[in-house]
Amino acid sequence: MYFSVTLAMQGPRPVVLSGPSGAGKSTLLKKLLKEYENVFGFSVSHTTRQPRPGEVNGKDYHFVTREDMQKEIDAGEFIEHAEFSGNMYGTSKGAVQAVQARNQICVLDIDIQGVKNIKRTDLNPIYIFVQPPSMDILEKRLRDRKTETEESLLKRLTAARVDLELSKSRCLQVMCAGRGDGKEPGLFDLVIINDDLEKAYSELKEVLLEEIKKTEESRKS
Ligand SMILES: Nc1ncnc2c1ncn2[C@@H]1O[C@H](COP(=O)(O)OP(=O)(O)OP(=O)(O)O)[C@@H](O)[C@H]1O
Ligand SMILES: Nc1nc2c(ncn2[C@@H]2O[C@H](COP(=O)(O)O)[C@@H](O)[C@H]2O)c(=O)[nH]1
Repeated sequence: MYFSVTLAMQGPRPVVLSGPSGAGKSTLLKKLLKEYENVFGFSVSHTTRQPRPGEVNGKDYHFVTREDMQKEIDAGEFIEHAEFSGNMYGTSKGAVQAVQARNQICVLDIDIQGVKNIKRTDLNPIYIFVQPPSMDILEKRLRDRKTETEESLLKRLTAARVDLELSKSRCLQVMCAGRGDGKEPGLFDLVIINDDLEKAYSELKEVLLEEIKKTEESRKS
């Protein structure tokens, strides 16, 4: 099934960042939003999880109850939603429209289920998978972040193993698509291995350079 969310062709092409929890999506995104303050805009998701210290409602997430979120989903207000590690997460139409109204490149930080659901819409973003160098390093980064209980950490690591398995096969599809051998296009346009942060950030900027230039040019005219 294909859902038209009527968000296509309104301003620059959006960007989807996905990858296991702890891979470094928010870290890369924060660098991007800092360097290109007016060029990129973050799609503020809804979630039923509790805010972490320092997280701001309406900026990092819209923190909502399961009941309220379900009502909005039933009312057709969401482009995609998913259950992750015992909580609901979702991208509302309003979140994307708010960024597009500012003529900014809309960046979505979503899990793999979200990616699959976005693929069924007309949003047409650039899909980027952020991969940790290894499971051991991912676990260390998640533990050092000190945001998870032992239970939620284990759930996130289990989900990460599944994501990495999926991405392996889909990375191959990216390469096949690149060779133009007629195979189905891959799930992601780019896979970034976030080992050295500066190197990973350079790779991210490189793939987005064309959209950045276009957006900056359109500002001047
Ligand atoms: N290249 C890197 N080298 C070392 N540490 C890193 C690197 N990238 C990110 N980190 C650290 O790893 C932790 C996880 O990163 P981050 O919170 O950005 O991950 P995430 O993918 O956004 O996770 P989630 O999906 O749970 O929001 C953070 O403490 C961050 O500072
Ligand atoms: N499908 C969606 N996934 C989302 C959305 N917003 C965030 N996420 C993903 O959830 C996990 C956990 O995030 P955390 O902030 O609790 O660490 C992470 O993989 C995010 O990418 C969303 O709107 N839809």
